[in-house]
Amino acid sequence: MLLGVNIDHIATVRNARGTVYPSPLEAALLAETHGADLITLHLREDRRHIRDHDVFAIRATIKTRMNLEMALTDEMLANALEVMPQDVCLVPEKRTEVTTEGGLDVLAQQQRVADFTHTLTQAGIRVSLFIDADEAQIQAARDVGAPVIELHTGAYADAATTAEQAQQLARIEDGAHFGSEMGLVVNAGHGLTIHNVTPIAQILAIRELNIGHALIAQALFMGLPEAIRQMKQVIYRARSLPY
Ligand SMILES: CC(=O)[C@@H](O)[C@H](O)COP(=O)(O)O
Ligand SMILES: NCC(=O)COP(=O)(O)O
Repeated sequence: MLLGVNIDHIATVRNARGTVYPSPLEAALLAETHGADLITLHLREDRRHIRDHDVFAIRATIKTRMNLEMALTDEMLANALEVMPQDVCLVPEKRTEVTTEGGLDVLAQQQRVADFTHTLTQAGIRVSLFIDADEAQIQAARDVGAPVIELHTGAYADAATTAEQAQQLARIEDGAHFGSEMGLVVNAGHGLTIHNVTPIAQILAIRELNIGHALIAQALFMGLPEAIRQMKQVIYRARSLPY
């Protein structure tokens, strides 16, 4: 199972004072030196954390793979075609949201998603769609030509009761198997922590987890290398692999 480290919130700390530190580029390099299989970052329309210069600098420097998260806008499409990340993950964005609230509604905008997917794919960028674990959305993702889906694990992570968390876990597991059987690469992410990641990591149909906020929070106390080491150890142990 691969771990994508999302470094958005390194930039949150930096932007709090308008300094150049902490550097998202430095964090990305440290992360991949210490076990990140890829670097994920979300260039939001409001640039509340990651800024355009971060994206270009990190794309030019990292040795692993960039997974650029972006909204379905012409501005972000043009940006992606200039940056040329290995992967683009299309995510929904609402200006007022604290964080990504739900998955991309592919069904409601199938032609637009198909057009974005075609343009990015033609340019050589692999497209992932950040969607809820809903069979209709997974089917729509396949229909628009996306080779990858990332299942939104936010409802699982935020579940108020054990029963609800079990229900959300079952939904993600079913969605992962449905997508995988359809030939899609299935990833997952959002709200995952060292305390809730194990059941998600145990879903063998899931290839990659993208984890950011909780991992960066851990890094504040133990450093980024140790936070990544701990997260990877939990993920590997979930699959009974040595780490
Ligand atoms: C798409 C997703 O779940 C996250 O990767 C996204 O980056 C969340 O946005 P914030 O990092 O701004 O919370
Ligand atoms: N796509 C999920 C991601 O990149 C990180 O989400 P989070 O761990 O910051 O909630």
